[in-house]
Amino acid sequence: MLFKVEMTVNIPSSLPAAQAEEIKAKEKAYSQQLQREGKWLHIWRVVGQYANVSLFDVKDNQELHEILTGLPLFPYMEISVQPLCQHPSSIYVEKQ
Ligand SMILES: O=C(O)CC1=CCC(=O)O1
Repeated sequence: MLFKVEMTVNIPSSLPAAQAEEIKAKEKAYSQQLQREGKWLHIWRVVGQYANVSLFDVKDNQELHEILTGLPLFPYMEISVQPLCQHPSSIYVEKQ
């Protein structure tokens, strides 16, 4: 199942900088592992914001939920999820 996910990060200024950097490094490793596994298809920075737009290809809602709640930055994120399906004009065949 394909999902568009928007993540906006809001790290409180009260969090010590070293701790924030440690969480960001864990976040990078976590997301890159999921990219290598083919579950996190794309990640783009939203221009001018500490936010990203990502595409996920996962088995079901439960798997996406587990991935998102496992993000090291999850406690500092606002997340919105939109399920996607084939557009009738698309020339690409999506795997089922
Ligand atoms: O910087 C972000 O947009 C938050 C984030 C999600 C995965 C990652 O590596 O960083």
